[in-house]
Amino acid sequence: MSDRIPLMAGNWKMNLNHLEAIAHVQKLAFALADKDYEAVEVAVLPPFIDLRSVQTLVDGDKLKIKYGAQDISAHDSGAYTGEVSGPMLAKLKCTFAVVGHSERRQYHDETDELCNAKVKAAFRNDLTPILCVGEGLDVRKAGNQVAHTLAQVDGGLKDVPAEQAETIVIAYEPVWAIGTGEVATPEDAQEVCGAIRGRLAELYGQEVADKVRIQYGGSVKSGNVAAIMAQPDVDGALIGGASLDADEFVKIVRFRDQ
Ligand SMILES: O=C[C@H](O)COP(=O)(O)O
Repeated sequence: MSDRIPLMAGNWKMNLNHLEAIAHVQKLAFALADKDYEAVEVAVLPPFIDLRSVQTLVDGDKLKIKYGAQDISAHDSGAYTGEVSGPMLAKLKCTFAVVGHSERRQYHDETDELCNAKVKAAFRNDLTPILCVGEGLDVRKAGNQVAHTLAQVDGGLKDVPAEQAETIVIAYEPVWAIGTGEVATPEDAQEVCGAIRGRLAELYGQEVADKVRIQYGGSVKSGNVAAIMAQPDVDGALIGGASLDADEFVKIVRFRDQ
């Protein structure tokens, strides 16, 4: 039996300004109870400009909800216009930094090499990276989803030592299931999440592999979350669209009741 605590993280993507962010986190805080936080780690991943507002609310009201950024610069400071650094995120008491979301890989040409540098930047600044991996539709149709995804895991973790690797979160997000309503079957999710854990065991040993939380992401909703979470190698979800609806997100956090 795994003692990995599930992580339910709401990736708001480019939605909710800083005022809407406050209202949304207040709704979540009102709805979530201590018993929710005992069973599940709950996090929101707002746009950068919302983070200060979220931090102020979480600190001021001593909320148990965690938060993090949707991206992180590979650099800690300097002339990198438009970037936000690990030290800046750490100063805002972020817990997480998403690395290599498929939308960054697709629209911003982020390579495994850059993702690896961002993973290291997160660790360097005591942030937990959520490394996103997953295949597109063409790769899935060719049956190469496992090999493709494991190559991204290898790339993201290159030269990352075991003591850091055991704390990473890996989010398996089949690109064809993101925002499409096309959810992977629980068996599809388990096939790749299980393979990811197998690769972690090859790279770092079973003890480290057993500590890593592997999330599924792609059209997760209250209606499908329980079946996905029933898979032995799925330890949470990275939720996009459904996380913007506070009631729906709370139902997902309470996946055991669905
Ligand atoms: O980061 C979240 C994923 O991209 C999933 O998004 P979605 O739940 O809207 O399909």
